[in-house]
Formats: sequence, structure tokens, C-alpha cells
Amino acid sequence: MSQQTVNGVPSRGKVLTLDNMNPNVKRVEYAVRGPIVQRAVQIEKELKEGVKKPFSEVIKANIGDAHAMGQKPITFLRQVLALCSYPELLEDNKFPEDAKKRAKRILQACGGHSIGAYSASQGIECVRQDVARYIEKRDGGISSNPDNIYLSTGASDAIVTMLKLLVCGEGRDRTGVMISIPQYPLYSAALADLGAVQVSYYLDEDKCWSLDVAELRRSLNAARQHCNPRVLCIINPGNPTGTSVVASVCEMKQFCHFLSPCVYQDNVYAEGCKFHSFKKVLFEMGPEYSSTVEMASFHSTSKCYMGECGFRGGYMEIINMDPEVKAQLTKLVSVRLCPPVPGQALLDLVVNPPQPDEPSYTTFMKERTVVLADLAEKARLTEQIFNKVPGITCNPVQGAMYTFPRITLSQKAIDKAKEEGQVPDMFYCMKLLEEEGICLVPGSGFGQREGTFHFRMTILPPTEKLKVVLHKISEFHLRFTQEFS
Ligand SMILES: Cc1ncc(COP(=O)(O)O)c(C=O)c1O
Repeated sequence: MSQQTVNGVPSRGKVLTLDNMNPNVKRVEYAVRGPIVQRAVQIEKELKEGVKKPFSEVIKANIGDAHAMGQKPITFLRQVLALCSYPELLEDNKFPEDAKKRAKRILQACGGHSIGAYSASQGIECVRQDVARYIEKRDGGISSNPDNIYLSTGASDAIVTMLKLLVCGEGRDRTGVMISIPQYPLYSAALADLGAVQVSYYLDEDKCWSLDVAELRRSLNAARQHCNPRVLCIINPGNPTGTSVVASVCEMKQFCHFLSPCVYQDNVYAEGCKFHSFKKVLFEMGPEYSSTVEMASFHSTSKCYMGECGFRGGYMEIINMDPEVKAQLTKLVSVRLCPPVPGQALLDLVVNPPQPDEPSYTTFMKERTVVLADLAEKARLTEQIFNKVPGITCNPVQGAMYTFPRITLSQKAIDKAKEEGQVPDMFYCMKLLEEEGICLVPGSGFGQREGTFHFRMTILPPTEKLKVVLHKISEFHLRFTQEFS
């Protein structure tokens, strides 16, 4: 047999091929940056090259990235980070004294007094102390131990670390992790990567995407037939559904572990709705729960009013974890040395913002309030505009920074999508992208009930731009419906 050559040199077959690579990695899917986003990037390049399109820019409403959508950084956060990054600025009198004080405190806590040095693997001690104090204040005085706080590279890293710790067993003993449908695809992707069993429970779209305990029980009982469901994950407030989960958590004791990502804890807009931490709920349920339910909750610098997702700051708090397992967790996080130190510094400012007697307080509060008030207004506008369109049904955006409206697609549209080799909502979103330059994520990337179709859109674009986006989607929907009627 003749040997293949490349430029005259005999070529050796690849050692790593699709057939022999880790099969779990091939099962990983992450719609938020999937094929639709790749096409959006390609269209942006085509626009730059002068290709004529019916629009002049691509609006990427596919991801919760506030700064990419034009949100300005909060002054105090960036002042302290600038001072930490370039301590010579501590001599500059343009910086307020409280920002300097904070920067000095953080620098002193850093190895070598520089944010360029590694920190302890669990995170800088004084930052963990500040996180614990923040949690105590948030939860009305329920104590939090800095030893139970682990700083992380955004929330994603901590969530994956916790899942790693939890997954074990083979066959029917394999760990099952209950996640909501729709869900944020980090969870399904991490479960696929780790070879864990995804156990889906459905949120009730007709009741504003609420969590139904009977559905949790159904899903748990069904899962027991084929795996070992040990973990319940509840995203609160929800992504992609934009709803604020107010759940009865009496069922929680059935689970060995409870994961509570609450990266949107400041993003609650609906009147009468308030963020409830599950830790607080546990303590309100009494010591039978608060001293036994093993729980990990997660927060991040990526969302809320700061939107500083590029800094990759975050933390997790664990409660009731077996001390020997905790030692394993500490060992596991030490393998990646430490989370980014600038992200830790930023997190410190988020959990310990300027106080009323400090010079930066007024500006800080003004900037924070404007961002959150704008988001609340955009949440309201989104629901209002979409619900005027026949064929789009949009639940109130009570929290987080997304809407997940239901779209009615005709059989003709569904058949056409099939002909094109696409799932129907991908077909819809691709067509929207090609015709209007708006990039959304198809609902199928988050999971949805069979026969229903949705898309996820962030409400982050500036208000005037958001209005244009909402109207363009509305007009597109009417055109699409007519084309496939
Ligand atoms: C529910 C949920 N968990 C985790 C994350 C990850 O956030 P981070 O940027 O902190 O890794 C996100 C980001 O969108 C999210 O929506």
C-alpha cells in the first residue's frame, strides 16, 4: 500500500483522532456560543469586508455580557483595580482616599504585595472574610464561616469543581444530577464531560417558569430506576427563564447535595419579588435542615449591576460538608494554583462596597441604582413588546437578564427546518440572524418541552437599541409566520 505524503514527507496518521478521543468531550454541547454565534462572527467579518447585508451591524443578544453591550464599568471598582494593578497611582490625588485604602488593604493581603503573585488556592483570606460577612448580612445574621468560602474563576469553575467531587459510581449507581429544563447549558455540558447522568425536571411555563415540587418528585422517582440521583441544582433567579424561583425547599432533605447558583442575586425586578437565598430558607426550616442538608451556593462578579465577567471573579460557600471531603475539595482546588487575583480583588469590592461615610459612596450608589433601574425598565419593555405579537408569548422577566419567549411555529416551518437539517428554533434563529443581524440562542440549546419552541435573548442592550431589537424581532416573526403559513 502506498504511504501518504505531505510536501514529500511521509505522513504518520494522527495519534489523537475523533474515534479515540475522550467520548465525553464529544457529547459536550454549549449553545450559548454554538453554531449560531459562529455564523454571527462570520457575518461580522463579511460586513467589514464590505459584503452588502440588510443591516449594518450584528447585535449579539445571545449572551449575558453587560460590558459587551456597552454598559460602563462602576467607577469605584475600576479605580481600586487600577490602583492594585499599578500601585504608583497611589500617589495620584485624582483617586479618592477610600479607593486607595481598599487597594492598599488588598495589596497587603497579596503575596509579595502584588496582584501579579499567586494567592492561596482557596483565595485571599481577607477576601474570604469579607465574603462571609456579606453572606451574613444578606441572610439576616445567619453565620458564615470564611473557611467554608472558596474563591473561584467565575461561578463556572466552582460549579464544575463541585460536580467533579460529586460524580461517582457505575451503571445504576452512577451519580444523577437534577437540573431544570430549560437550564443554563454549563450544567448539561459539565455533566456530559464528567459522564454523570443528567436528570431533568421541567419548570412550569404556564406558571411563570415556576418550580413545582410534584414535578421534582416525578423526576426523582423516574431517575431512581436508572441512576443514583444525589444532587439537586436550582438556579435562582433563573437563566434562561428570567424568573425568580420562590420554591418550597422541604423536599431538599431527600438529596445528598444541593447546588444553588445565585449569580443573579441582585437582578430581581418584579414588584413584590425578592431574592431568597436557599441557605436562609434552610435555616428558617430549623436545625433538622440547617445542620444536615449539604449545600453549595455560588456567586460571581459577572452579573448583577457590575457585569464584570471578564475578570472571572466568584465564590462558593459550602455548608455541612464532611470534613474529610472538604479536605479533598481543598486539595482539588490547589491543583489549579489559584483563581485570578484581579478577579478576587474585584469580588472583594462587590461584597464590601463603599459605606455611607466614605467619599465614593454617593457615586457608587448612583451608578449601581441606574444600572439596576435600567434593567428593570428593560425587563418590563421586553415583556410588553413581545406580548403584543401574535405567536410570541413572553412570561414576565422577574429576574436575571434574559427573556425566554415561546414562539408558535407552523407545521410548514417545522418541515422546512427538517429539510434544511436544522431543529425548528435553530432554523428560525438562523433566518433572523441572516435577515436582521440579530443573534439569539434557540430554545433547544437550553432544553424545552417536546413540541414547544423558544429563543433566549438578553435584555442587556441599551434601552433605545433594545427597543429597535424588540421591534425588529416582532416584525421578523410576523414575516416568518406569513412565509410559512
Ligand atoms: C446560572 C448561571 N450559572 C453560572 C454562570 C457562569 O457565570 P460566571 O461568568 O461567573 O462563570 C452563568 C452565566 O451566565 C449563569 O447564568
